[in-house]
Amino acid sequence: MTTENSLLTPLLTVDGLTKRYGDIAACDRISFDLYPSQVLGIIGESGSGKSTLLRAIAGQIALDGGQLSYRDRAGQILNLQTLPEARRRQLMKTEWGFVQQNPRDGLRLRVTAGANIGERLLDVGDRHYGNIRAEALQWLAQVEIPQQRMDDLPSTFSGGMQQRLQLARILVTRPQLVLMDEPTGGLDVSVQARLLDLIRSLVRTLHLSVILVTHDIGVVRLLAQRLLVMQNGLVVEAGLTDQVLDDPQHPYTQQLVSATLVP
Ligand SMILES: Nc1ncnc2c1ncn2[C@@H]1O[C@H](COP(=O)(O)OP(=O)(O)OP(=O)(O)O)[C@@H](O)[C@H]1O
Repeated sequence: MTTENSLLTPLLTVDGLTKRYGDIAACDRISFDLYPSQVLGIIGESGSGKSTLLRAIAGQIALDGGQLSYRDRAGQILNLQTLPEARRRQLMKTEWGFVQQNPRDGLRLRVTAGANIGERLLDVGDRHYGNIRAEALQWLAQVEIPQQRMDDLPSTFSGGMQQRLQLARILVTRPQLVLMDEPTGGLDVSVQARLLDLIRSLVRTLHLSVILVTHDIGVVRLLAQRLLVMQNGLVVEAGLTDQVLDDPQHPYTQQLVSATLVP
């Protein structure tokens, strides 16, 4: 497959994804394509189904309906439902990354910052200690963590630093697809702004494809080219971020947008 063709083929196709909890449809027939180097924002208020969607894509919960297909680095289209568990786990460690809202869920707190980054390189087969250490140091710098903190435990880091370390741990393997669940949630506003700038610059430099879940319109405006608006498990509006936010068509989107307008 040529590079040009691969840019025109979706990296991920979500088709009719449905997940129920009893009578509640947490995700109801959700469909979209994600293209290479695209950032797709998913917005909606608490309980609208955003995290369920992300977790279902990541294979953390079983679907009640729908199909998920992913184009791997070799250009092969994989049906994620029928993919053997071991292959899916390997994808998660190499071609995919999941940025957790709470960095403590995405880091290993009992090993050093350097080891948190180096571990993912071991997963992709790098066995050269010198290379791994050099790469970890370079990644610390890239996420603006002082290199002298390399041998410190992440538990001694601030929340913002922990989140930046989580990004380095994930991005060191150059994943194709990064799932982010409220990556700036729980941080001070000034720390959030700095982290958002960093995420934006990494997404652009590394040409990442990202699915970004948030309830913060400011975050999607800054990062996402396309947007899905969810309410009660349904996608109620979808399109280019600026179009959706500047001219919302669905009453729920209108309400979300007007709630964030400064009086
Ligand atoms: N494990 C579960 N068991 C039962 N119901 C669940 C479970 N997980 C989610 N739900 C329900 O599914 C719906 C969607 O929840 P979900 O966490 O995906 O929403 P969300 O948009 O991510 O909300 P938040 O922004 O608060 O994280 C809610 O009604 C929730 O109560």
